[in-house]
Amino acid sequence: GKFTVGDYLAERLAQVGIRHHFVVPGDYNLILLDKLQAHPDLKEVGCANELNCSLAAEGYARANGVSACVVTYSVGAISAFNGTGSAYAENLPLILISGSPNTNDPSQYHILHHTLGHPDYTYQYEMAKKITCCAVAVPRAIDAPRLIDRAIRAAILARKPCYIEIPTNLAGATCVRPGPISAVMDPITSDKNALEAAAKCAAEYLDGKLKPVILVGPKAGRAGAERELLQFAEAMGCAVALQPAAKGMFPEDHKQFVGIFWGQVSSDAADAMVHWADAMICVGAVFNDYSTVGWTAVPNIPLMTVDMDHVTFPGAHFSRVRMSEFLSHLATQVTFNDTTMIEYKRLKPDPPHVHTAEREEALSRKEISRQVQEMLTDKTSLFVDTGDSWFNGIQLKLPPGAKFEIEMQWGHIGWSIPAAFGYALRHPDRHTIVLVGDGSFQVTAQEVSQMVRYKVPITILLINNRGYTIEVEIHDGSYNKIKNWDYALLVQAFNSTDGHAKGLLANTAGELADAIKMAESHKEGPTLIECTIDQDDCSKELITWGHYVAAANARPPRNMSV
Ligand SMILES: C/C(NCc1cnc(C)nc1N)=C(/S)[C@H](O)COP(=O)(O)OP(=O)(O)O
Ligand SMILES: [Mg+2]
Repeated sequence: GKFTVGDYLAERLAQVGIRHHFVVPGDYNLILLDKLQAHPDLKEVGCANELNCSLAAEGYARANGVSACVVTYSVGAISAFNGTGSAYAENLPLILISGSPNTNDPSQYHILHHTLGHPDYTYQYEMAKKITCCAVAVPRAIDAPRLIDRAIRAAILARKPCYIEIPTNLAGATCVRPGPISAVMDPITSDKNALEAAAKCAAEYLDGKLKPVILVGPKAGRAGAERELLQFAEAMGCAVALQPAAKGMFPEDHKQFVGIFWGQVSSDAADAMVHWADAMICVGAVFNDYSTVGWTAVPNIPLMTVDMDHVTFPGAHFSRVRMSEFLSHLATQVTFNDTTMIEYKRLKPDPPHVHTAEREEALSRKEISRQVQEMLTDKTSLFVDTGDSWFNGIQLKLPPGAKFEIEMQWGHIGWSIPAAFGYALRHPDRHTIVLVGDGSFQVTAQEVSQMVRYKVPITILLINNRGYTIEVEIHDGSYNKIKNWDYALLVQAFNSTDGHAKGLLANTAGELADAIKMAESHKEGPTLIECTIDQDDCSKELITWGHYVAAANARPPRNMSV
């Protein structure tokens, strides 16, 4: 049959490497969904709602590099804006696609369902511009190739989401076939002169320094520069510290790894090494209020900053220098310097004694962490949701090959359930494990039913401490209480007649050990283990961190009267 706008979009999604697209149907996108479904390389994945759909696409982009979320106009898209915001904050190319009203309606001033009730339908496109790096609304079939290619290319280059709006009566309209995909995907390589000038500047910056430290941030992974980072670090021979959101982007068993730098809640010797350094090379680092512990942990020496497409020094800036190309170039220029590793041996704290609870002991946060630590293998992908799970997860030691996913910039509670689902569809070869609090779980619990439907064997450790404990530590109030659910029973409800999820309850150390064993052998669907702990049983790191973040939130307004 004829080649249509929907076919054009389907072909482009497949050509950039998408194999699953996440959808919630609606009458503005049904024709489009038919066209996407017709593409042999695309598998349609239904989600329970558009918030979860967009968060599943966010998680898929972590595994696949790029993802697609397809929703209906306004009632769908506005919920999907939340996962799109996460993709923006987390530097992930999520392609948000929304159906939209028939092109004849605006000029007829029609009031349409799902809209705000007035005939101006441009509000969604205007809103989408704010949370994506490129937003396009296709006005005619003839414009589709140019606009679809522009949006997808922008997202891939910027590692940010884009928005594509397709009217319901254009998805099936005739369209030309796409040209070579290299026009959409090929990266913008470094400008040679800028790269060499930046390398020269790096040599000057490092000249005479005795105590360099590399600080890795989350954009190092998003820029796809992990291999080149390792090359550069090994050429430098110096200490490597990771920001919490970068955990998993440099091997923790590496002799140069000195821990997670997170101010007073750092791990290992990271805090001491960062304060000892006389030169710091930040690679993809993000200094926000959470990663700097309420601005109490900001490095106070002149920095060399390597970002996704530019490099800065005290007194110099170089545009169009790609992170991966710059790091691999530097690796050929620098000489080995092992002073920092000698210092690290001196500063390295003794490993803490880890108590193994008796089987009948009531479950504690520490015992959960100890048992999760034992679960980790080279095949593990560990998701940690916003809450004390961040702190418990950050303190775990990742074995070689283990992956770690955290959403520290956007911080949407419940993100981990749909995101782990999306991720696991792309990585059936990995063991996806989720650490999530009870409050977070209640936000997106429906997506466990999609894990049942698509038989995705994710292990969910639900830490039930009866409420919003992280909030309690920042600022307590009645609003931090929540209605308790029977989480193990809820998951049974998702099975109905054809599901295979397991819902288990662990009140003691022994019950958790048994539940983990069952989870590890359960492959036909998810296993949710509700771990009950005392509501005040939270990490000391959370309490310290919460105090400083609350203090930062409480800074008085500058005196506006003068
Ligand atoms: C309510 C909120 N943050 C505010 C918030 C509210 N709404 C969204 C979507 N995201 C957010 N981070 C947070 S961190 C809760 O303590 C999470 O509770 P829970 O999942 O139970 O984890 P802990 O008990 O370990 O804190
Ligand atoms: Mg909780």
